[in-house]
Amino acid sequence: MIKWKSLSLETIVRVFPQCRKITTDVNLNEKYYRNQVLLHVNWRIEDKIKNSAQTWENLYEMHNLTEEENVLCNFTNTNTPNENSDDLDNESLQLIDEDNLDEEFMVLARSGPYTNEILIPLGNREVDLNHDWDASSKTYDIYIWYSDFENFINFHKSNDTSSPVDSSFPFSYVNWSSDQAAVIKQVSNQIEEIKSKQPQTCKTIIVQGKAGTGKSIIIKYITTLLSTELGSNSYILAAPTGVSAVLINGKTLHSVFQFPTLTGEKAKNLSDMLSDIKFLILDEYSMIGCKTLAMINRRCKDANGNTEEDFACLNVILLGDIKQLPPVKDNPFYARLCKTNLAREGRSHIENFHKTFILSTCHRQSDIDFLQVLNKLSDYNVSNDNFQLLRSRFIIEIAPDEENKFANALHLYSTQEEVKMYNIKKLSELIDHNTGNYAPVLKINSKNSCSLAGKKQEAEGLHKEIYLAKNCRIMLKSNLWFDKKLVNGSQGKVIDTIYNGTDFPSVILCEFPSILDLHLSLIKK
Ligand SMILES: Nc1ncnc2c1ncn2[C@@H]1O[C@H](COP(=O)(O)OP(=O)(O)OP(=O)(O)O)[C@@H](O)[C@H]1O
Repeated sequence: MIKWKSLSLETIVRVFPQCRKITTDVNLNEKYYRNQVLLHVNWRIEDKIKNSAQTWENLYEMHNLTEEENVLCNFTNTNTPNENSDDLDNESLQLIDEDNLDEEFMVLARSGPYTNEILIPLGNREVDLNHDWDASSKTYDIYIWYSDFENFINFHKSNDTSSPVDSSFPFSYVNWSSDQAAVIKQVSNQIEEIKSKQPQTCKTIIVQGKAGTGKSIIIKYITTLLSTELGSNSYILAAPTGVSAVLINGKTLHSVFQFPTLTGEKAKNLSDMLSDIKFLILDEYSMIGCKTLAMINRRCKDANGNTEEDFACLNVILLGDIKQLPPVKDNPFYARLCKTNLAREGRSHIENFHKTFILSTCHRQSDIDFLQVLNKLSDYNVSNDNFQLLRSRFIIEIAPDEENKFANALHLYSTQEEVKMYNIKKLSELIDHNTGNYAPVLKINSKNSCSLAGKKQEAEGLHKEIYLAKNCRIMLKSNLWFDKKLVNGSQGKVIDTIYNGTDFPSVILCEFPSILDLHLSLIKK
């Protein structure tokens, strides 16, 4: 039986049962070596750090733990319980020269499984320092006016006449599931009622479905239907974030409704635009909060003067999965406590929605076991079997071949620091295919490194230094040009860094798949 006991003073971690090094008993020695290895070597699963042919003694020696042992004995601030105390362990620790001591946290940090020390001084390696960073500037000498680069996006944006909407979607392969068919039938009825000017009983619907249940394809179908039946200006398709809006060929809620303030010319433009609108289709509704919904309602009412009905008579379709990401700085629709009037107003609108459709057939995931785990996860109901299945997918559990498949996958981390570490690791592994060596990496130090510069509001979360290399992947952090899919989250790569006689690169040329044609036209010029 395990008994927890809280010690009167802070102390360092120890392993029980305690084993001392007893030279006459090999088995006891093995226990001691095992304890030391588990204490000082990074590990997750015991079977993985030792194969059956090895002894713990082998491992102990392999990891040079004799030294670690001494280091651990060097803690001056280790709490050694006094003899009368029943705080366990009467082994006295040797104290030696205090000046040469490592701090406790340093030793423990080195022992943790997540140590991700950067051993390579990126940007200062020989390959980085010997690279002629000025060389590529000559290629771009034809651009005497560097403002050509600076104005690249704005120039093309103002001259763009292409339509961002892909209306030629092949629906013939789609075999609608019964829950999808019910949504389509509902919307078709609403369209018929509008066309025949019949009074509508159901105008506001929620389509709730987990990932892969076919919400995006329904949106495509409905918008195609609306374009054909009521005209391409008969609906607004929007989502709360840039990436989610791009995925459905829609707009962001903020760009449509111009939150937070709307006056003068802009108010008139919105009012004009809404005058033809019959349907408001909003995706990823888990990220739309009560306050935002209330503001959408107010905008609709302000625009067409109908203050009686919710959303001023518009048909509203919310799609998404309420269990996915919640709204930022807003109350989710399921919030029990809404503190502001605006939030309470929004919650009453959502409560008045006429119908909810639940999509339950997943069309994306064919692995039934995995699908079941995903469903259980979303219901907070994971069984031990589910957990074991997930555990079998830990990176250390899968074969190297399979692990390699994820080498270029997008990784998610919970802190900026971890993101930075991972990016630095990837950059330091990047190969220059012309030379077969590591690709030269450029380290650019910020001119100002005061703490405010790092804060989002002051300088967009600027880092003290950034590292770049040709062909390194990059991700946009703001919405530059919506119709060309240059939005927060879009991924591209660095093509070149151009100096113009300055310490800092004047231009960083980047390529994004969605504007490849524009990139080429600039180079030809
Ligand atoms: N009835 C169907 N028949 C065949 N394929 C379908 C059907 N419905 C959806 N799909 C396909 O299943 C995949 C997932 O659909 P879709 O992207 O529309 O799901 P979603 O609910 O929007 O997912 P997410 O929430 O992750 O965006 C797509 O490849 C889509 O083409």
